[in-house]
Amino acid sequence: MIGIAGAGAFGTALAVALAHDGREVWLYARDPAQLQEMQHRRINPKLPGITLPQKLHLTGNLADLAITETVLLAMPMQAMRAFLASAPPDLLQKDLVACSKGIDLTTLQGPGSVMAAAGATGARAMLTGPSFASDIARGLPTALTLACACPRLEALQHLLSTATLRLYRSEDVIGAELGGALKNVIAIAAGIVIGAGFGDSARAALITRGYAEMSRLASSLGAKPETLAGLSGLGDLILTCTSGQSRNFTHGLALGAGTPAPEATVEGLATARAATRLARERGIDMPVTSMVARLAENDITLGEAVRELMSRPLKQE
Ligand SMILES: NC(=O)c1ccc[n+]([C@@H]2O[C@H](COP(=O)([O-])OP(=O)(O)OC[C@H]3O[C@@H](n4cnc5c(N)ncnc54)[C@H](O)[C@@H]3O)[C@@H](O)[C@H]2O)c1
Ligand SMILES: O=P(O)(O)OC[C@H](O)CO
Repeated sequence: MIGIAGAGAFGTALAVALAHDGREVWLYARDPAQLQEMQHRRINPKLPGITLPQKLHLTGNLADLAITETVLLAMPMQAMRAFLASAPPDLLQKDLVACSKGIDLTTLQGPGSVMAAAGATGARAMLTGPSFASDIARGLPTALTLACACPRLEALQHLLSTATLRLYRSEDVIGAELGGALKNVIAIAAGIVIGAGFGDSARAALITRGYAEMSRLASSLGAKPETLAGLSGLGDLILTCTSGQSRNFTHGLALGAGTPAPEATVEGLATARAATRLARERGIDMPVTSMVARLAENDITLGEAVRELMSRPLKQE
Protein backbone atom coordinates (compact mmCIF):
# COMPACT_ATOMS: atom_id res chain seq x y z
CA MET A 1 0.00 0.00 0.00
CA ILE A 2 1.27 3.45 -0.92
CA GLY A 3 0.65 6.74 0.90
CA ILE A 4 0.95 10.18 -0.67
CA ALA A 5 1.13 13.36 1.42
CA GLY A 6 0.09 16.42 -0.59
CA ALA A 7 -3.03 16.36 -2.79
CA GLY A 8 -2.03 19.08 -5.24
CA ALA A 9 -1.60 18.49 -8.96
CA PHE A 10 1.40 16.18 -8.68
CA GLY A 11 0.42 14.11 -5.64
CA THR A 12 -3.01 13.49 -7.14
CA ALA A 13 -1.57 12.64 -10.58
CA LEU A 14 0.79 10.04 -9.09
CA ALA A 15 -2.06 8.63 -7.00
CA VAL A 16 -4.24 8.31 -10.13
CA ALA A 17 -1.48 6.60 -12.15
CA LEU A 18 -0.59 4.14 -9.37
CA ALA A 19 -4.24 3.35 -8.56
CA HIS A 20 -5.03 2.79 -12.24
CA ASP A 21 -2.16 0.29 -12.30
CA GLY A 22 -3.76 -1.68 -9.45
CA ARG A 23 -2.07 -0.26 -6.32
CA GLU A 24 -4.11 0.71 -3.25
CA VAL A 25 -3.19 4.37 -2.65
CA TRP A 26 -3.99 6.63 0.31
CA LEU A 27 -3.83 10.32 -0.57
CA TYR A 28 -3.63 12.84 2.29
CA ALA A 29 -5.18 16.28 1.65
CA ARG A 30 -4.66 18.78 4.43
CA ASP A 31 -7.27 21.31 3.25
CA PRO A 32 -10.75 20.18 4.48
CA ALA A 33 -12.67 22.01 1.73
CA GLN A 34 -10.50 20.48 -0.99
CA LEU A 35 -10.79 17.05 0.63
CA GLN A 36 -14.57 17.31 0.73
CA GLU A 37 -14.76 18.30 -2.93
CA MET A 38 -12.45 15.46 -3.95
CA GLN A 39 -14.44 12.95 -1.88
CA HIS A 40 -17.82 14.03 -3.22
CA ARG A 41 -17.02 14.73 -6.87
CA ARG A 42 -14.09 12.30 -7.30
CA ILE A 43 -12.09 14.96 -9.12
CA ASN A 44 -9.23 17.37 -8.37
CA PRO A 45 -9.91 20.71 -10.16
CA LYS A 46 -6.15 20.94 -10.83
CA LEU A 47 -6.46 17.92 -13.15
CA PRO A 48 -9.40 18.71 -15.44
CA GLY A 49 -11.04 15.70 -17.08
CA ILE A 50 -9.57 13.14 -14.68
CA THR A 51 -11.83 10.96 -12.50
CA LEU A 52 -10.24 9.59 -9.34
CA PRO A 53 -10.09 5.76 -9.56
CA GLN A 54 -11.68 3.52 -6.91
CA LYS A 55 -8.36 2.28 -5.54
CA LEU A 56 -7.47 5.89 -4.66
CA HIS A 57 -8.56 6.49 -1.05
CA LEU A 58 -8.73 10.03 0.30
CA THR A 59 -8.04 11.11 3.87
CA GLY A 60 -7.62 14.29 5.87
CA ASN A 61 -6.00 12.38 8.72
CA LEU A 62 -2.26 11.84 8.35
CA ALA A 63 -2.42 8.98 10.87
CA ASP A 64 -4.32 6.95 8.23
CA LEU A 65 -1.04 6.63 6.29
CA ALA A 66 0.16 4.33 9.11
CA ILE A 67 -1.19 1.34 7.13
CA THR A 68 1.08 2.12 4.17
CA GLU A 69 4.73 1.05 3.82
CA THR A 70 5.93 3.79 1.49
CA VAL A 71 4.96 7.47 1.60
CA LEU A 72 5.49 9.93 -1.25
CA LEU A 73 5.98 13.56 -0.19
CA ALA A 74 4.28 15.73 -2.84
CA MET A 75 4.16 19.17 -1.27
CA PRO A 76 6.11 22.31 -2.29
CA MET A 77 9.75 22.11 -1.14
CA GLN A 78 9.45 25.03 1.29
CA ALA A 79 6.70 23.12 3.17
CA MET A 80 8.56 19.82 3.56
CA ARG A 81 10.67 20.59 6.65
CA ALA A 82 7.69 21.85 8.70
CA PHE A 83 5.53 18.98 7.46
CA LEU A 84 8.06 16.37 8.65
CA ALA A 85 8.63 18.17 11.97
CA SER A 86 4.95 17.80 12.86
CA ALA A 87 4.32 14.40 11.23
CA PRO A 88 3.36 11.38 13.38
CA PRO A 89 6.60 9.61 14.47
CA ASP A 90 5.70 6.37 12.65
CA LEU A 91 5.65 8.24 9.33
CA LEU A 92 9.39 8.84 9.74
CA GLN A 93 9.93 5.06 9.87
CA LYS A 94 8.38 4.50 6.42
CA ASP A 95 10.25 4.46 3.15
CA LEU A 96 9.93 8.11 2.08
CA VAL A 97 10.03 9.27 -1.55
CA ALA A 98 10.36 13.03 -2.04
CA CYS A 99 8.70 14.40 -5.17
CA SER A 100 9.39 18.07 -4.38
CA LYS A 101 11.82 19.95 -6.62
CA GLY A 102 13.72 22.60 -4.72
CA ILE A 103 16.20 23.60 -2.03
CA ASP A 104 15.05 24.50 1.48
CA LEU A 105 15.73 28.22 1.89
CA THR A 106 16.47 28.11 5.61
CA THR A 107 18.89 25.18 5.67
CA LEU A 108 20.00 25.17 2.01
CA GLN A 109 19.32 21.41 2.03
CA GLY A 110 17.70 19.31 -0.68
CA PRO A 111 14.90 16.81 0.03
CA GLY A 112 17.26 13.94 0.97
CA SER A 113 19.04 15.95 3.67
CA VAL A 114 15.78 17.48 4.91
CA MET A 115 14.33 13.97 5.39
CA ALA A 116 17.51 12.78 7.13
CA ALA A 117 17.60 15.82 9.44
CA ALA A 118 13.95 15.18 10.36
CA GLY A 119 14.98 11.73 11.63
CA ALA A 120 13.67 9.56 8.77
CA THR A 121 14.94 6.02 9.34
CA GLY A 122 13.60 4.14 6.27
CA ALA A 123 14.74 4.56 2.70
CA ARG A 124 15.06 8.20 1.60
CA ALA A 125 14.43 8.44 -2.13
CA MET A 126 13.85 11.18 -4.70
CA LEU A 127 11.42 10.86 -7.62
CA THR A 128 12.12 13.47 -10.26
CA GLY A 129 12.42 14.05 -14.01
CA PRO A 130 10.43 15.46 -16.92
CA SER A 131 6.73 15.05 -16.13
CA PHE A 132 3.71 17.27 -16.03
CA ALA A 133 1.03 16.19 -13.58
CA SER A 134 -1.69 16.16 -16.23
CA ASP A 135 0.40 13.95 -18.55
CA ILE A 136 0.93 11.41 -15.77
CA ALA A 137 -2.73 11.47 -14.74
CA ARG A 138 -3.86 10.98 -18.37
CA GLY A 139 -1.63 7.92 -18.62
CA LEU A 140 0.70 9.39 -21.24
CA PRO A 141 4.12 7.66 -21.44
CA THR A 142 6.55 9.22 -18.94
CA ALA A 143 10.09 8.38 -17.82
CA LEU A 144 11.48 9.53 -14.48
CA THR A 145 14.51 9.07 -12.25
CA LEU A 146 14.17 7.37 -8.87
CA ALA A 147 17.27 8.09 -6.81
CA CYS A 148 18.13 6.45 -3.50
CA ALA A 149 21.40 5.47 -1.84
CA CYS A 150 20.03 2.42 -0.03
CA PRO A 151 19.43 -1.25 -0.92
CA ARG A 152 15.64 -0.68 -1.15
CA LEU A 153 16.13 1.23 -4.43
CA GLU A 154 15.24 -1.63 -6.78
CA ALA A 155 12.19 -2.66 -4.75
CA LEU A 156 10.96 0.95 -4.79
CA GLN A 157 11.58 1.16 -8.54
CA HIS A 158 9.25 -1.82 -9.08
CA LEU A 159 6.69 -0.56 -6.59
CA LEU A 160 6.35 2.84 -8.27
CA SER A 161 6.71 1.91 -11.97
CA THR A 162 3.52 1.38 -13.95
CA ALA A 163 2.64 0.50 -17.54
CA THR A 164 2.92 4.19 -18.47
CA LEU A 165 5.36 5.48 -15.83
CA ARG A 166 8.87 4.13 -16.42
CA LEU A 167 11.34 4.74 -13.58
CA TYR A 168 15.10 4.60 -14.10
CA ARG A 169 17.08 4.06 -10.90
CA SER A 170 20.11 6.02 -9.72
CA GLU A 171 22.17 6.06 -6.54
CA ASP A 172 23.08 9.73 -7.03
CA VAL A 173 20.49 11.45 -4.83
CA ILE A 174 22.33 14.80 -4.76
CA GLY A 175 22.57 14.89 -8.56
CA ALA A 176 18.91 13.98 -9.03
CA GLU A 177 17.63 16.52 -6.56
CA LEU A 178 19.86 19.35 -7.81
CA GLY A 179 18.92 18.76 -11.46
CA GLY A 180 15.22 18.92 -10.59
CA ALA A 181 15.62 22.00 -8.40
CA LEU A 182 17.94 24.09 -10.57
CA LYS A 183 16.13 23.50 -13.89
CA ASN A 184 13.16 25.44 -12.48
CA VAL A 185 15.33 28.55 -12.14
CA ILE A 186 16.59 28.28 -15.71
CA ALA A 187 12.97 27.75 -16.85
CA ILE A 188 11.98 31.08 -15.29
CA ALA A 189 14.89 32.70 -17.14
CA ALA A 190 13.84 31.00 -20.41
CA GLY A 191 10.32 32.35 -19.90
CA ILE A 192 11.70 35.84 -19.33
CA VAL A 193 13.68 35.62 -22.59
CA ILE A 194 10.59 34.61 -24.60
CA GLY A 195 8.25 37.00 -22.73
CA ALA A 196 10.57 39.92 -23.40
CA GLY A 197 10.68 39.02 -27.11
CA PHE A 198 14.38 38.13 -27.26
CA GLY A 199 13.65 35.09 -29.45
CA ASP A 200 14.38 31.38 -29.74
CA SER A 201 18.13 31.78 -30.42
CA ALA A 202 18.54 33.63 -27.14
CA ARG A 203 16.54 30.94 -25.34
CA ALA A 204 18.76 28.17 -26.73
CA ALA A 205 21.85 30.06 -25.54
CA LEU A 206 20.25 30.62 -22.15
CA ILE A 207 19.35 26.93 -21.72
CA THR A 208 22.88 25.87 -22.66
CA ARG A 209 24.63 28.34 -20.38
CA GLY A 210 22.06 27.56 -17.68
CA TYR A 211 22.93 23.87 -17.94
CA ALA A 212 26.63 24.75 -17.60
CA GLU A 213 26.04 26.59 -14.33
CA MET A 214 23.67 23.90 -13.00
CA SER A 215 26.45 21.38 -13.64
CA ARG A 216 29.11 23.55 -11.94
CA LEU A 217 27.14 23.86 -8.71
CA ALA A 218 25.98 20.24 -8.75
CA SER A 219 29.47 18.82 -9.25
CA SER A 220 30.85 21.04 -6.47
CA LEU A 221 28.26 19.41 -4.19
CA GLY A 222 29.24 15.87 -5.23
CA ALA A 223 26.76 15.14 -8.06
CA LYS A 224 27.83 12.92 -10.97
CA PRO A 225 27.94 14.60 -14.41
CA GLU A 226 25.97 11.71 -15.95
CA THR A 227 23.09 12.36 -13.56
CA LEU A 228 22.90 15.99 -14.70
CA ALA A 229 22.91 14.75 -18.30
CA GLY A 230 20.02 12.37 -17.57
CA LEU A 231 16.25 12.64 -17.14
CA SER A 232 16.42 14.46 -13.82
CA GLY A 233 18.71 17.20 -15.19
CA LEU A 234 18.87 17.82 -18.92
CA GLY A 235 15.61 15.95 -19.60
CA ASP A 236 13.62 18.08 -17.20
CA LEU A 237 15.47 21.25 -18.24
CA ILE A 238 14.38 20.76 -21.85
CA LEU A 239 10.76 20.11 -20.89
CA THR A 240 10.43 22.99 -18.47
CA CYS A 241 12.18 25.59 -20.64
CA THR A 242 10.08 24.84 -23.71
CA SER A 243 6.53 24.11 -22.54
CA GLY A 244 3.69 26.48 -21.82
CA GLN A 245 2.45 23.85 -19.33
CA SER A 246 5.32 24.75 -16.99
CA ARG A 247 4.44 27.13 -14.16
CA ASN A 248 8.07 28.25 -13.84
CA PHE A 249 8.32 29.03 -17.56
CA THR A 250 4.92 30.77 -17.49
CA HIS A 251 5.97 32.86 -14.50
CA GLY A 252 9.07 33.93 -16.43
CA LEU A 253 6.95 34.76 -19.51
CA ALA A 254 4.90 37.19 -17.38
CA LEU A 255 8.03 38.73 -15.82
CA GLY A 256 9.53 39.23 -19.29
CA ALA A 257 6.34 40.68 -20.73
CA GLY A 258 5.69 42.88 -17.68
CA THR A 259 2.25 41.34 -17.12
CA PRO A 260 0.83 39.88 -13.88
CA ALA A 261 1.94 36.29 -13.24
CA PRO A 262 -0.76 33.66 -12.57
CA GLU A 263 -1.15 32.36 -8.97
CA ALA A 264 0.70 29.03 -8.86
CA THR A 265 3.40 27.00 -7.16
CA VAL A 266 6.61 28.39 -8.72
CA GLU A 267 9.44 26.45 -7.06
CA GLY A 268 12.21 28.22 -9.00
CA LEU A 269 11.80 31.52 -7.14
CA ALA A 270 12.95 30.23 -3.74
CA THR A 271 15.43 27.89 -5.42
CA ALA A 272 17.08 30.82 -7.22
CA ARG A 273 17.73 32.52 -3.87
CA ALA A 274 18.93 29.31 -2.18
CA ALA A 275 21.19 28.33 -5.10
CA THR A 276 22.67 31.83 -5.26
CA ARG A 277 23.64 31.54 -1.60
CA LEU A 278 25.10 28.03 -2.08
CA ALA A 279 27.07 29.21 -5.12
CA ARG A 280 28.42 32.25 -3.26
CA GLU A 281 29.57 30.04 -0.35
CA ARG A 282 31.48 27.82 -2.82
CA GLY A 283 32.80 30.54 -5.09
CA ILE A 284 30.82 29.16 -8.06
CA ASP A 285 29.79 31.47 -10.89
CA MET A 286 26.01 31.25 -11.55
CA PRO A 287 25.14 34.41 -13.49
CA VAL A 288 21.71 33.30 -14.77
CA THR A 289 20.55 31.93 -11.43
CA SER A 290 21.67 34.98 -9.46
CA MET A 291 20.00 37.24 -12.05
CA VAL A 292 16.69 35.37 -11.61
CA ALA A 293 17.02 35.80 -7.84
CA ARG A 294 17.62 39.55 -8.24
CA LEU A 295 14.78 39.97 -10.75
CA ALA A 296 12.40 38.06 -8.47
CA GLU A 297 13.34 40.39 -5.62
CA ASN A 298 12.95 43.51 -7.84
CA ASP A 299 16.59 44.24 -7.16
CA ILE A 300 17.32 44.86 -10.85
CA THR A 301 15.30 45.72 -13.97
CA LEU A 302 15.09 43.44 -16.98
CA GLY A 303 17.07 45.91 -19.11
CA GLU A 304 19.84 46.08 -16.49
CA ALA A 305 19.91 42.27 -16.24
CA VAL A 306 20.35 41.84 -20.00
CA ARG A 307 23.07 44.54 -20.16
CA GLU A 308 24.90 42.91 -17.22
CA LEU A 309 24.74 39.39 -18.71
CA MET A 310 25.84 40.54 -22.19
CA SER A 311 28.74 42.66 -20.90
CA ARG A 312 30.38 39.93 -18.82
CA PRO A 313 34.05 39.32 -19.77
CA LEU A 314 34.43 37.20 -22.91
CA LYS A 315 35.61 33.70 -22.04
CA GLN A 316 36.16 30.16 -23.28
CA GLU A 317 33.03 27.96 -23.54
N1 LIG B 1 2.68 19.77 -11.11
C1 LIG B 1 3.62 19.12 -11.78
O1 LIG B 1 3.50 18.93 -13.01
C2 LIG B 1 4.84 18.58 -11.06
C3 LIG B 1 5.64 17.65 -11.72
C4 LIG B 1 6.77 17.16 -11.09
C5 LIG B 1 7.09 17.60 -9.81
N2 LIG B 1 6.29 18.50 -9.19
C6 LIG B 1 6.70 18.94 -7.86
O2 LIG B 1 5.76 18.52 -6.90
C7 LIG B 1 5.73 19.45 -5.82
C8 LIG B 1 4.27 19.82 -5.56
O3 LIG B 1 3.80 20.47 -6.73
P1 LIG B 1 2.27 20.47 -7.17
O4 LIG B 1 2.24 20.68 -8.63
O5 LIG B 1 1.53 19.31 -6.63
O6 LIG B 1 1.79 21.81 -6.44
P2 LIG B 1 0.32 22.28 -6.13
O7 LIG B 1 0.40 23.73 -5.89
O8 LIG B 1 -0.63 21.77 -7.17
O9 LIG B 1 -0.06 21.53 -4.77
C9 LIG B 1 0.71 21.59 -3.61
C10 LIG B 1 -0.07 20.85 -2.56
O10 LIG B 1 0.73 20.74 -1.39
C11 LIG B 1 -0.14 20.87 -0.30
N3 LIG B 1 0.63 21.22 0.87
C12 LIG B 1 1.31 22.35 1.14
N4 LIG B 1 1.85 22.29 2.36
C13 LIG B 1 1.51 21.07 2.86
C14 LIG B 1 1.74 20.42 4.08
N5 LIG B 1 2.45 20.99 5.05
N6 LIG B 1 1.19 19.20 4.28
C15 LIG B 1 0.48 18.59 3.31
N7 LIG B 1 0.22 19.16 2.13
C16 LIG B 1 0.72 20.39 1.92
C17 LIG B 1 -1.12 21.96 -0.71
O11 LIG B 1 -2.30 21.92 0.07
C18 LIG B 1 -1.37 21.59 -2.15
O12 LIG B 1 -2.45 20.69 -2.27
C19 LIG B 1 6.59 20.65 -6.25
O13 LIG B 1 7.85 20.57 -5.63
C20 LIG B 1 6.74 20.46 -7.75
O14 LIG B 1 7.97 20.96 -8.25
C21 LIG B 1 5.17 19.00 -9.79
O1 LIG C 1 5.08 23.38 -13.79
P1 LIG C 1 6.49 23.36 -13.30
O2 LIG C 1 7.31 24.47 -13.88
O3 LIG C 1 6.55 23.30 -11.79
O4 LIG C 1 7.17 22.01 -13.83
C1 LIG C 1 6.59 20.79 -13.53
C2 LIG C 1 7.61 19.68 -13.60
O5 LIG C 1 8.67 19.91 -12.71
C3 LIG C 1 8.12 19.39 -14.97
O6 LIG C 1 8.94 18.25 -14.95
